[in-house]
Amino acid sequence: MLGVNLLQEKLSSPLFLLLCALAVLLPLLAALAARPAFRGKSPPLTAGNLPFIGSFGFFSARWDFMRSAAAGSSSGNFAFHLGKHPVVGLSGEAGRRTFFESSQLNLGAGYAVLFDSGPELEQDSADEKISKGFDAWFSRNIKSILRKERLMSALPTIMADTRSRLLQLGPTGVTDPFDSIYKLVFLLTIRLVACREIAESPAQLDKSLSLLQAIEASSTPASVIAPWAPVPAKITRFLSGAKLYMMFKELVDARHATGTREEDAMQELIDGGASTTNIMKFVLGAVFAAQLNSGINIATQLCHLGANKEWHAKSLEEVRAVAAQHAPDASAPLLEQLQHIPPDLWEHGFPLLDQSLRETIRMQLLGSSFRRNTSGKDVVIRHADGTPEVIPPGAFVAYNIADVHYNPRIFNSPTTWDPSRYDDDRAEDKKAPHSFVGWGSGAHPCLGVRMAKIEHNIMVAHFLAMFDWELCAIDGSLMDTMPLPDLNSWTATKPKTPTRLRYTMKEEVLRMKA
Ligand code: HEM
Repeated sequence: MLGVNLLQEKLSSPLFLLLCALAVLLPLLAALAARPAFRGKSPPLTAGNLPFIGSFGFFSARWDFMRSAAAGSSSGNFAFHLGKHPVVGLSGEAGRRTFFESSQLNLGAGYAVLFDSGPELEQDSADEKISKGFDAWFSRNIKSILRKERLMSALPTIMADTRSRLLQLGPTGVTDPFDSIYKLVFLLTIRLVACREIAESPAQLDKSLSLLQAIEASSTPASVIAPWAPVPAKITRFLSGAKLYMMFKELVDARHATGTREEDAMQELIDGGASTTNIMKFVLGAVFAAQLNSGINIATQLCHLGANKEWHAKSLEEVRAVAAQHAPDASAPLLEQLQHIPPDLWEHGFPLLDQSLRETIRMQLLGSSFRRNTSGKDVVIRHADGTPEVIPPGAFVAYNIADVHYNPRIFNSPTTWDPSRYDDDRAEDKKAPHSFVGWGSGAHPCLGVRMAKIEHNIMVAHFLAMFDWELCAIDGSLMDTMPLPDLNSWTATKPKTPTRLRYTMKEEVLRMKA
């Protein structure tokens, strides 16, 4: 009896309970802390690579972290962890050539885990076969849906949408382009890569935009470091994804039930036998790729033109000249003349608009691009002097766009918006391999470039034809330059300092309306 009491006393002693807790916790912590080591010819590990977390600077101030890690490595390349994930950071020309040219580095598998603000595509795998399955299906379909004749036949609708939304701005006022123009881009994007029902229902359009924005905002350090943890952002993403799924399911079911057919992307996917889940994944993937970039860039472009009188005048002149060549009545309002521009020219007919969009993208494409070495072998980093350095199998790869787009040895005064840098006699974007990567480069050119250029040219030409405008601050005071974006941002982003466009509708447009 005495023995049993003694045993009970020992079992409930604080020391014994502490030892039991440690026996359970220590192996758990060891399992969580275990992560693949970088060995052999991998680039050197950065300082501050903490247990469990890895390099938190990648999340808190991305460009500062990448820049200082590159400066601390003799090759410019470096290794670090994000949670359990081993990552190689690349920089400089050898880094760029490896990143953009290597067919052993997989784009989808990199973004699926490290970008983590897009839709979940079930790709957390270093296995090439698994991670390439959805990518290949997605690429095939996006190429088909964005084929030239389809985009050309959508032009009248896109132009009518643009005209009617811009007319709604009214004769004079102040607008936040990161709201009004961003939403117009969203409407055009939904028209081109999703379905008519959402594009034509203001309530559904608003709802889908807010669900997509909730998914976009749900990317947090925790979702990359500990993807298994049920943090609030993860729950928000799950619920927003579920609501979007239901929205698409109802639309697909209604088409099946009523036999209704539409001339849109969703119909092509249904006809191709895609499941509702894959239709939703496709639309989300396409909308993310399109909206994040086009929405921000077109709004920013109008801000630059509102501040830069020289390029505003040049752009208007170009639009007038192109329209005058094709309009039957040269005295008609410019807005009217735009309707006669041949479809093909909306893609390639505006070299100056193209040049200024290129410059806006150079400054706005922020954060890192990602890849993953899914080849199962070392990927050799292409140093010109033969320095032996490799990206090990399974490792992720990050390249920060500012490394080239804000490099003063390639782009003169890189923080100045200066579209003339692409004039033939300067051609700064051709100084070194992959100097301009704003439309992707090498193995992964942007698959939406045609759609993006058409959307951009139509919107900017209509804005030029309909309004005079200037860039101003939120208090209405004029701004003579667009503030520099936050270079530590993870993606193209709205400016930190709010900007507005103060506009007046042109007399000739007001007369057309009357
Ligand atoms: C101004 C607008 C746009 C910009 C600046 C832009 C930029 C880019 C860049 C830089 C890449 C390469 C990413 C990398 O190498 O990691 C890329 C790839 C891609 N873009 Fe765009 N993009 C734009 C619009 C669009 C649109 C409208 C779509 C389609 C709806 C689209 C679809 C894609 C796709 C699917 C890829 C991946 C290509 C691949 O897997 O190889 N983009 N884009």
